[in-house]
Amino acid sequence: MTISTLLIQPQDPVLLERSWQRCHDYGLRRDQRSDPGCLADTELQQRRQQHQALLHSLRHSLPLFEQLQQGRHCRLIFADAEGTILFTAGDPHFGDRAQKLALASGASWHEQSMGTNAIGTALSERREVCVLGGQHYLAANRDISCSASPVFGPDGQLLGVIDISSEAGGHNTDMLLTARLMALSVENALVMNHSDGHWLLSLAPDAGSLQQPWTGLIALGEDGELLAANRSARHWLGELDLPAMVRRLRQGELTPLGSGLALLSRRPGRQAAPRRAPGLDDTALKLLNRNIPLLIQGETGTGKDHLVRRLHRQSGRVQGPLVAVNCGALPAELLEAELFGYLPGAFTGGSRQGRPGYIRAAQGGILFLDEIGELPLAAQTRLLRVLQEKTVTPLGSHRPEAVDFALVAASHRDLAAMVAAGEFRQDLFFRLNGYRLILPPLRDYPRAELVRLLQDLLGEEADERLSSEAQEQLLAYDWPGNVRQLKQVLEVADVLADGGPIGPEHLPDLPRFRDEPPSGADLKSAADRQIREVLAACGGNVSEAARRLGISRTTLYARLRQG
Ligand SMILES: Nc1ncnc2c1ncn2[C@@H]1O[C@H](COP(=O)(O)OP(=O)(O)OP(=O)(O)O)[C@@H](O)[C@H]1O
Repeated sequence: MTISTLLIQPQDPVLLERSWQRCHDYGLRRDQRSDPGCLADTELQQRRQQHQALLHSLRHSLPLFEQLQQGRHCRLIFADAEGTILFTAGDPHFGDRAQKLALASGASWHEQSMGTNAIGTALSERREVCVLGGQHYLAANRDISCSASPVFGPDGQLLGVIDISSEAGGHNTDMLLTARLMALSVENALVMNHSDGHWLLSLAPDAGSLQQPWTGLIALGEDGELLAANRSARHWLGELDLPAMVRRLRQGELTPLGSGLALLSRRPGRQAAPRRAPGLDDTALKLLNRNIPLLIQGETGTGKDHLVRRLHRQSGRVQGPLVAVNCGALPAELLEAELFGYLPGAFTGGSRQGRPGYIRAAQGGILFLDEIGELPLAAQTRLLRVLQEKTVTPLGSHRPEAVDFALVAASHRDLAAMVAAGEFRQDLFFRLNGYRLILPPLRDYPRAELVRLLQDLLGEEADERLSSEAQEQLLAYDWPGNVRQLKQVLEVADVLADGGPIGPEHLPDLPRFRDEPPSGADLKSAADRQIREVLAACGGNVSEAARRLGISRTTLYARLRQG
């Protein structure tokens, strides 16, 4: 086995030719308007939420971009697998007004609508692409040049691309290299997240390359089961006996492997699988592995999506895709086309090439239907047929196609009550409800479990990080936004405490929601109480208290006089 750095791929000379041919086949005209559209805010937020971990690591990698491209007029972009821009950074003054809008969050650079361009073409080709000025298919895009590198998830799925765009004449070959390094470092961070509390196997040609972005990284469970792997490591997976390596390699010791070196290490469990309800995952996993549908119910933020991702990583279907569909976010008129797919020309406005649909995309993996309670009755009927017959018939076709996937559905609504009210098909409810898991809201957690969750979220040094006063405040709160809200509060506190111990003064405001809107008097007394608490926390230092409250000293004095 040869362990090398397989990352440098010279651009295939016919790659752009292929892309131009595709644009021609899509029916694009070279003189047509460039229209990147713009996603509605709510959908943009949802997509960002889906890529939360990736965007988090991207922000951490920004210094790399800043150092390598310092002073250049260029923009760093992350676009998801649909070509929609979710994140931008870099020179805000680059480009004219139209270019600024086209390269802003929410714009879509899919090849089918925008012609040959680095984002869309890298997605179509699943490889790095550099498109300079006139190489763009649409003449309207010729004033920019761009280089993009695809980003693959820990399961090998294409998550999107990292792109660097500049004015046509201001592009540099090292921009592609920067995009590649950013993509690799984000991919590695995602694998590292999976390896927290588990084994991490690093593979490199020599000792000096062990901590480079191109090092092969594999996260492994207790007995060597594959949890995640980065792009470099995927090349070698077929040749490695992972369980044997976990048994034989000595922890922390460099061991020759093929033409390179392997290093097995144990990662601290900052985000180890939560110890809460230990039986829950095991039972769900066993059932999922036997293709029994799971129905997860719980209020918003209780961790339904988190649980499904954990189950996928541990399931026998880890090599297959996890296709998560938010049934509430799909526009009603496109819902069936998106779920069941359609043939070319099946309906006006559809893509010329047709679409496989989410159900067929889940082939060999897990289909996760989130917010299933939002599915209209007509789609419920068709879904039931798919589940009964294990076949799907795309719109415009009469030929059913066999499908194989494990099904997980989730809802924050009470589906049984919806069945009673005639809003949800009873037969579909029984189909989905092979086994029901209920995730309780945080306010119903016993104290010891909430403490354990805090420890899971804060990592190993939780006891040193969280003062007992701060912990008591967190335990006393009712967490209407559940784990999502708790996680956010801890993230804010972590930043405010600057890596030091988290005290009550670092906790953001924890709003109390009540059934009745608070009266003016209630609001005033709550505000007065907050002022007194902050002032006490600052030892009576008015300037510091005013800074923390975000008001001027004069206003603070006035409020104290009125109070
Ligand atoms: N057990 C857990 N350990 C660590 N983080 C968790 C856990 N459960 C949930 N989270 C985090 O809390 C946030 C909300 O979780 P998730 O999106 O899974 O909730 P949900 O129930 O699917 O919410 P919604 O119904 O609004 O879609 C995410 O950032 C997730 O990573």
